[in-house]
Amino acid sequence: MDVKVKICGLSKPADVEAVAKAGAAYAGFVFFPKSPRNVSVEQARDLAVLAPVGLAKVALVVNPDNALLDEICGRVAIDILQLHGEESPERVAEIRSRYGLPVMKAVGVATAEDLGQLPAYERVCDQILVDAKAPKGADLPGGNGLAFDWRLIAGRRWSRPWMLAGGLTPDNVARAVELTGATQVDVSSGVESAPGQKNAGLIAEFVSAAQSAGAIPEL
Ligand SMILES: O=C(O)c1ccccc1NCC(=O)[C@H](O)[C@H](O)COP(=O)(O)O
Repeated sequence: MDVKVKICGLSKPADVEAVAKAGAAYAGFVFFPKSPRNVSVEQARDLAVLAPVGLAKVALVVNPDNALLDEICGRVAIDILQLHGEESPERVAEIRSRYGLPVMKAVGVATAEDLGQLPAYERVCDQILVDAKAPKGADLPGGNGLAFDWRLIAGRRWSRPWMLAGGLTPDNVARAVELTGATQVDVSSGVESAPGQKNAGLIAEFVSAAQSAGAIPEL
């Protein structure tokens, strides 16, 4: 199966190199000061230029104001904006129109009830990121290494491209893809040696495991 992989939370040149070498499709930069993966606009600018053609650069922001978006979009060679906060569908539409970039909206899922918000976002964004809902009181709205019950979305029909995230690892990603039918997956903690420390070996293992999902083993 042709599964596209996003590796999120890159903060060093070696991370970009590992992601490109592994064959991932997306590289994510986190702009959220409380995160161990946070990068400044200057760091992201320098990392983005290292990405080869074909590796899409994603800026992850949380309830951003226009000043932050102006700075990121004006100074970093970004291809996609990922909104990972409580942005309303109206705000998503406004950001999409103001910056002229594809927008991926993250939606946190813990129970079937959480799926109710999907259609409103599907109407206004380019892609949906279906992530595990962060626990109440968590410092981070994402990147917590938690999975949700994938059966909640198994067989769902989507009106937009979508990506599966939350607690994925090299060991479980193939099963997650097979169960949900995801053709795109996103990972952060599952390819780290410690919070914020990406591991090139795990990145390669993850991409290979995701891309081998659904493959018929050779006899
Ligand atoms: O990764 C972060 O530190 C982060 C901070 C603030 C908002 C979102 C964040 N990450 C979101 C991602 O895109 C992650 O890749 C996604 O939530 C999956 O994370 P993980 O379960 O750690 O693989």
